[in-house]
Amino acid sequence: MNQPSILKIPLPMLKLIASSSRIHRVHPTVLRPAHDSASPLLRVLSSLVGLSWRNTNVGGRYFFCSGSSDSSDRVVDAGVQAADESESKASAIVPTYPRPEDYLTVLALPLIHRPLFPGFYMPVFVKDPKLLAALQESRERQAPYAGAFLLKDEPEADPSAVSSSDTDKNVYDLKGKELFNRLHEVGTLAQISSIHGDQVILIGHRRLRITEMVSEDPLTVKVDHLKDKTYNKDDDIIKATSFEVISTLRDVLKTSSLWRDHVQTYTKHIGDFTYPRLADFGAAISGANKLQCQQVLEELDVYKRLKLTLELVKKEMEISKIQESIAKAIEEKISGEQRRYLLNEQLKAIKKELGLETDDKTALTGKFRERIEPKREKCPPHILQVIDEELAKLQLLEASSSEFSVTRNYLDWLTALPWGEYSDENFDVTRAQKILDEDHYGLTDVKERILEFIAVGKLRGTSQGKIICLSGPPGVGKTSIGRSIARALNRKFFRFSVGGLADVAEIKGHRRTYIGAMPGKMVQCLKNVGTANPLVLIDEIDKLGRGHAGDPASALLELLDPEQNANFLDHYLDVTIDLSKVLFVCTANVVEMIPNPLLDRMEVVAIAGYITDEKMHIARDYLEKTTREACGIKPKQVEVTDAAILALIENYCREAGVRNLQKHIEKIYRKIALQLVRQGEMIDATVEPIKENIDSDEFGQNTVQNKNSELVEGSDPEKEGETSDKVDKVQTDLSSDESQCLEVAKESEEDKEIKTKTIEKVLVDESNLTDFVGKPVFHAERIYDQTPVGVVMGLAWTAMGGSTLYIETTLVEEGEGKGTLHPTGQLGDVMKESAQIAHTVARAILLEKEPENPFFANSKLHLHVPAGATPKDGPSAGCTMTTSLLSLAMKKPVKKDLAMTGEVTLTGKILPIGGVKEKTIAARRSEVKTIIFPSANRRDFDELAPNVKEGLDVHFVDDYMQIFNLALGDDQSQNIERVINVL
Ligand SMILES: Nc1ncnc2c1ncn2[C@@H]1O[C@H](COP(=O)(O)OP(=O)(O)OP(=O)(O)O)[C@@H](O)[C@H]1O
Repeated sequence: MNQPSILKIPLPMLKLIASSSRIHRVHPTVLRPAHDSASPLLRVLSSLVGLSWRNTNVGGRYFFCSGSSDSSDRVVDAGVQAADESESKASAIVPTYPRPEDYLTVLALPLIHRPLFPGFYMPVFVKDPKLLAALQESRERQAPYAGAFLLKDEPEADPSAVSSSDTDKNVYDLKGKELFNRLHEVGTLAQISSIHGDQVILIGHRRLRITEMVSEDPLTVKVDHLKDKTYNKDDDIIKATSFEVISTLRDVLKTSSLWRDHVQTYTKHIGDFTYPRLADFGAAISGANKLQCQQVLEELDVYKRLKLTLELVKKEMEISKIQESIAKAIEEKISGEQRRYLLNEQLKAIKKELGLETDDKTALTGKFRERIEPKREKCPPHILQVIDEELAKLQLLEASSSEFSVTRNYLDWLTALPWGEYSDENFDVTRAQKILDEDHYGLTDVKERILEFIAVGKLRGTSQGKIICLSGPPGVGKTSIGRSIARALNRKFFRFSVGGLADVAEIKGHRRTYIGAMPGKMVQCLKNVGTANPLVLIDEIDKLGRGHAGDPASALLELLDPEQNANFLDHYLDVTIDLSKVLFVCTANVVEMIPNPLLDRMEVVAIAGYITDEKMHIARDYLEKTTREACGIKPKQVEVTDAAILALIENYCREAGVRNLQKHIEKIYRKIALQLVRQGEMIDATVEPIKENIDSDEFGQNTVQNKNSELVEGSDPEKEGETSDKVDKVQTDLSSDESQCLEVAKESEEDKEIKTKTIEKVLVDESNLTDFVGKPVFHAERIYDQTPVGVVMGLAWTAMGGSTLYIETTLVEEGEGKGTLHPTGQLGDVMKESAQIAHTVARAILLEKEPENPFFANSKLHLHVPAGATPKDGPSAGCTMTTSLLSLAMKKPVKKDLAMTGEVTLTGKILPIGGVKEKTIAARRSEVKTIIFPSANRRDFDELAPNVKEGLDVHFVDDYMQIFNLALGDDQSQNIERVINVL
């Protein structure tokens, strides 16, 4: 039909819907010009929303008419639809208003949830068959009206409680008087619009008040038709209140979609849009509870009713604000994530479009395949299988899942390892020897062992199967020789320290299931070096931690043992890897501290420490050279005399290694660098004027001399000497070659040369050594030139190398039967026992030598081992203690420059000791001439390098009496085996 459709949407509501639906403007052609007889309220509303309108009076109602419906305008279209529908159905129900006198007695219809407001429709369920039949009948009688009354709550019921279906059921059972008593007095005359089954659609018309009950079943009541109290339409307060209601409704509509639905539903049936109707409208669509709505219904004063409604809609406003803020907070959270997701997707799409990158998974898989492809031939099949499986798994996993990243990392490690990649091993012994000599001075025995190892490797074709352990005090070059071996063998070098390592996972890796899991050190090493046959230096193996989860020593065993490490299983990789081609070199300070099973598999190469002579060579040929280069100093700029180095070694760096020596040399060179720079700056200042003078005068030499004399005259008297020296130097340089000098002065490139030429050479001598390294920290270990009675020099071994130590015994008190020994000097249990043994042995020998001497029986003795602050232990001072006791007892000092070491038994046998080389070196440092060693250590001594043994008179003994004769005997050259090394 092309007839104008009827919009049953009042203008303010239309505007409200429009604004809440984000349509800011209703198409002007949709609404026709205003009709003259428009109600004043509609006028106001239309001017408020700024729209023209037309009303048409159908049966006393105002309807807005639209022109041809504009499909682009959603709101109006919806309205047209609604109007069309209701028009077709409602033609029968809208025609007239019921006259009050026709309905003084009505059927009472109980409403459970809300009262019915005039002008609104409400579907209700009528469960009472009699009532339903009566309603049906009255509809057929063309008197389709009944009274709809809200049911009161049961007296004891909580009004705020939500009624359950059970309660509803009870309510439906109410009949007659009981029902009558439960009904609110004020209700609504309701038109029965339609009946479908037990569902009855009611349209409210006007307010009623029950006066009395007429019949019980179905309940019929007598009613009064109520009218609103008269009010002044132009009253400002009423107007203002109604505008406030409208604007609040409008605000609520903006935010609450629920309300928009309410409005759309209710506005289909709303009638005259007057102030009382506005109040009813607000209350009807609000979410207020039934009693509040009933209050509005019962209120006949229009202003009061508007106020009540305003309260309800304001409350609704607050609720919708809360609802909005909750929704906003949740939306923000969700939309942030969504936004990121969308942006990521867009980025991916853009990259794909530009051909920059395929999507993540494909790119990753491609990357991993690319990595493994060249290694496929050499890679063990079980690894390839795992890689292929993992790659297939990666494709199936969601990129954002945690398992995806675990798999990705796993594949990253698996594909990055050097499967089957080996560096070509070099078994050229001559080349290896050259490299080892290049990097380290001396260490002949160590180098020899390494060359033997390489030679075996050459014959076997592989150097696997051996673990070398370099042991020795700190700073003797264990780590650096490890590096040299790698260079000599042409293997990659990787070092890791296991000092204090307590976690097995460091070696064997974490299981992949843990967050932040990493493979162990060996796998990291292989990835790092990129070859499967590196040289791995495991530092500080003697300081392995005890382990809180598993035993690190056992894990290391699995790693090092040639029998096991061909199938080393890292927890992270979870596939076996072949470490049999890796060459392991360990370092330790104290071999005894290495766990036995590990030590068992190692080939220990001891580096004992250096004697002064060796240190001199190391300092001169290695340390000085590298330090000088590191400091940027030219050899001609510096001279460090041999005496200075010797003083440095003897007074500052007496320990076994050379690390401290290296530090001191670095210190000296840093100071030299500073001096050179300072002098350079001073010479700059002197060269500039000279240069100017040369430029201006054709007789260069004279001018130089003039200028120089000026310079000397004008200089600071304190620095005069210093400056004149420099000037002399300048003069000599310049006058030696006049023409060259002139040229140099003109060319800026060569200016520098003048300056360097003029810089003095820094001389470091024994006399000025303290200027560079401060006062000596070491004083001579020898505290006695000739040891007094009761004092004997012993030889000790520590992790820092060998050292000499004195054992002193004095008499505290003499008296019959007072023979005791009190040892001090932080001695350990073994050493204390050793002192007791020495006491007994000395007593026995004295009894044999001087049977009359009751010294030990009657003397309270004190035996002390300086330095008291250093803890000492071990049995090797046994013979020294015995000698010290006997020296005191017999009042004879021991031979000059004699030192001894050896464990003594109760019967006077001398047992072997450790650290022969260190002890020999220490003895030489202390200028000892004669050493007594146990016979069992002869082999160790013989193996020492000739330069270590040089100039020493060494005696090997197996019985204490031999020592006695050597140290305290009259004829010290008895038939004792002697070795005199004179080279
Ligand atoms: N024989 C030598 N020739 C040349 N330089 C040496 C020699 N011995 C040691 N050095 C140098 O001494 C320094 C210290 O050596 P390194 O760090 O290898 O000692 P280390 O024995 O491993 O000590 P630590 O037990 O404390 O680890 C290095 O710079 C090394 O080059």
